[in-house]
Amino acid sequence: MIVVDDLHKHFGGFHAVDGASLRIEKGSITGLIGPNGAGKTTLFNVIAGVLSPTSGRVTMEGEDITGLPPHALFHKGLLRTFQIAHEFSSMTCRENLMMVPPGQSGETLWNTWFGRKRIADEERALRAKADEVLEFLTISHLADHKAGQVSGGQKKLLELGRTMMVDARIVFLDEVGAGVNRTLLNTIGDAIQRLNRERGYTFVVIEHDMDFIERLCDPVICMAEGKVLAEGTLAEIKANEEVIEAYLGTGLKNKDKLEAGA
Ligand SMILES: Nc1ncnc2c1ncn2[C@@H]1O[C@H](COP(=O)(O)OP(=O)(O)OP(=O)(O)O)[C@@H](O)[C@H]1O
Repeated sequence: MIVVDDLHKHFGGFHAVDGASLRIEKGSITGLIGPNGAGKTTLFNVIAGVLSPTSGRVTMEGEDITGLPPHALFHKGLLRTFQIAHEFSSMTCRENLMMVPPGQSGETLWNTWFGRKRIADEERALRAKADEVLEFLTISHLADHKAGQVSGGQKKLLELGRTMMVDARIVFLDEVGAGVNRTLLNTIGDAIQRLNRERGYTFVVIEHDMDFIERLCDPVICMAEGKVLAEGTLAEIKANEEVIEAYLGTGLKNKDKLEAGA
């Protein structure tokens, strides 16, 4: 579905992504792992249009999407989750979800004056959709809570929920598990699995928690020093000599991550 071909992203003389090539199959939950500084987030940001590549090509179902800005990719159903922006933290969880879909009639002055009924209808539909998303994520009880006041894990669920307000086809998740307790991490994992199975979402997941990767992801792609080192099941990746070397080369802390998945 998505093909990344010989992608480079340089910051001055530093090659954060250094000729990465990979495929993300439609319908998969693909894991992206690698030691700190491997270039995973930079790769994500280039694919998702947040950063423009130095060179290389990204295609989505054969269409060249290299360097397209996030809003153009958004319309194609390719989304990257973002932390809830500071300015939205005083809005409720439900309002945060209702903000997402573009092209609401209420955006134009004409409609504000002459299309009140249409706006009211849209708002009702949006509210119902937001409530459905909150229920799917098992956080209906947080609908009227301010987004800035819910826990870190609940915020991650809300970020995932934002992708459900539009017709997402492929979602990039960067470290959804960071700082999240086990119970909530399981809820996030369940939501990802259900979105994948029941709604056909494709996911690409950057994560250091190997239990999480093992439970959800097949295949797993391992990056190091801006390149793709190996691809396979997590068991295959863990047994790969080059992968072990790469984790060892960046210190014991990383090696422990590969083995224990903390
Ligand atoms: N805007 C930037 N300017 C300069 N260097 C950058 C920039 N963004 C990232 N880098 C560097 O590129 C390298 C890759 O960073 P990146 O965040 O992509 O790695 P990562 O694999 O996601 O790491 P981690 O697992 O620690 O999040 C790092 O050495 C980082 O310091």
